[in-house]
Amino acid sequence: MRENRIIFATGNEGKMREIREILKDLGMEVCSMKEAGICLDIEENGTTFGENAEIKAMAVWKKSGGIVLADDSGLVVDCLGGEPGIYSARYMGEETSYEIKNQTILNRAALFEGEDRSARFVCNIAAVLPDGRVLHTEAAMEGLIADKPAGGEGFGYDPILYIPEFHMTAAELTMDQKNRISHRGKALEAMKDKLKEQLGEERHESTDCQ
Ligand SMILES: O=c1[nH]c(=O)c2ncn([C@@H]3O[C@H](COP(=O)(O)OP(=O)(O)OP(=O)(O)O)[C@@H](O)[C@H]3O)c2[nH]1
Ligand SMILES: [Mg+2]
Repeated sequence: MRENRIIFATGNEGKMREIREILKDLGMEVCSMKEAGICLDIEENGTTFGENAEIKAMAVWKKSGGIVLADDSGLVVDCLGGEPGIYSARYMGEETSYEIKNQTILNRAALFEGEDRSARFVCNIAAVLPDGRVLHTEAAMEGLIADKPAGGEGFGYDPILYIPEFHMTAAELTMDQKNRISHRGKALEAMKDKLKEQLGEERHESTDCQ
């Protein structure tokens, strides 16, 4: 690969911790937009996770060039008509604590039982390549809204998404366990494959020309 740096267009430290771990075997430097000296307040006015991921990646790429990735993600709760969905970060206002956001979701879901409490985290990753091409991957982590918050790992809504396979909430998983099955882990693994394919080909083409 000619480019050896990825800028990740996120201001969310919880995401960034997971992203660094998942991308560490890619053999590229991974830095946040803050570390790259880019300070932008990006309006996420898309109507899907994919549109918002691309808006963020493209806004940073226009300042930096190179390879820029962005993550748009959220919690989709079926019995709440898909809320908070793409508005997960903004649900009840960005300043409201996750303790309050989580308790509100538990209260709103209280009328539902068993499988009717189905929910998932969804993550779309957008990548802008040095030539401006855009790639996307998307994945989900399925679960149920827990009866009560549990666990101190992770961030955000993790304490209220119960993962049946592990008999635990996402906040009770270690980062390694979460990254192996999470929306972000799976979408980033798929993106690593796409990047190797696309950037590997680019290197191949450039050697062919020499
Ligand atoms: O408990 C959680 N575990 C997760 O694994 C997770 N992934 C997403 N989310 C929620 O969804 C919002 C994303 O919104 P979002 O993609 O706009 O990100 P953000 O605004 O926090 O940062 P940025 O990347 O946009 O700068 C986040 O803030 C969280 O509320 C998660 N919650
Ligand atoms: Mg955001």
